[in-house]
Amino acid sequence: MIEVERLTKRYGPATVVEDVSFVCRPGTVTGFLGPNGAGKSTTMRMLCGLTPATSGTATVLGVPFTSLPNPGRHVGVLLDASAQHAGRTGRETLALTARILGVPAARADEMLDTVGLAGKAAGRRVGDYSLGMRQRLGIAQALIGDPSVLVLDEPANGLDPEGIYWMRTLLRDFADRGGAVLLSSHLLHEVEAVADTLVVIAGGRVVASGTKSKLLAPSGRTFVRALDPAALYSALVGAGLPVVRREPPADGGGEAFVVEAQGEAVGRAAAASGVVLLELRQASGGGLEELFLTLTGRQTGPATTPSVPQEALR
Ligand SMILES: Nc1ncnc2c1ncn2[C@@H]1O[C@H](COP(=O)(O)OP(=O)(O)OP(=O)(O)O)[C@@H](O)[C@H]1O
Repeated sequence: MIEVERLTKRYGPATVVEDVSFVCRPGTVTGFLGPNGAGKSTTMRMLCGLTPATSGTATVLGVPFTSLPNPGRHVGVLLDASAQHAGRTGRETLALTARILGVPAARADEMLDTVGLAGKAAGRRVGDYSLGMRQRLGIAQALIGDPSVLVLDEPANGLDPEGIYWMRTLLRDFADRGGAVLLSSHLLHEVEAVADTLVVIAGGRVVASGTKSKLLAPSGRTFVRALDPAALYSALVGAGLPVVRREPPADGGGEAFVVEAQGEAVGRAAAASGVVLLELRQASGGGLEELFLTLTGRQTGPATTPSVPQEALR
């Protein structure tokens, strides 16, 4: 269990994490999402006692991380895969971690096997590893002490699609066996497949949080594209169906519309006007997808906060 309560970090006049609260429960994967510079790493560093908080508290298994006896036996942490000693081999790195944590040396080979670094890769120097291999080694290091909590900062960076799929399966299994996972990413779709709960941070503040099913619930809107966009638009307006967004032409087709109505009503309005439809489907995502587009597409820095009604997303 991870409990973060009103955590705040200031560097001089800049507040980079402000009043952040969330809980990560056993048996769940919590996706900690936000664009670059949102404050994810700073929050995780405060959680692990590496950066002192200006105010607020963070506990793991009921106590501050730094109060845990032999923390690596309780919490597996991967904050920076590039921070490993470049001159040691993968096997040496894990053997050393096993000794420090007081777990059997055999755990090192077991973990190398688990993360797909057994054989030749285990004998190579970490300095010669790709980023993806270093992430795998970092995950092995996090798991070697058989912890019940995992704190992983952007572990999918550098992993290929097969590696991302492998990691998701590993984290899901870990949570299904009762573990708590806090997983950060700047990509919604990267954590969407594995997380049960999402905490979205931007400009240092939590802008949305809750279960994935609630946050990503279908919007009740319909995406529609026709051979003749102008005729479709007239048909929709004529039927009193609100067009909430226009989508630019794609794949040689015309402009499309997102309509605040169910597909059947949209289809009927088009049919009544003799409009030929090319596409008719539920509009993707709900508020979170929109929020993420705002955060990642139309914002450049951490200082701005999205103009999305936050309470609507909680
Ligand atoms: N030691 C520091 N001194 C001053 N500012 C800092 C320090 N560390 C981080 N920051 C600032 O805090 C903000 C949040 O950074 P942080 O690394 O926590 O974001 P992030 O969400 O992890 O981003 P990314 O996805 O790029 O890793 C950034 O604007 C960053 O420049």
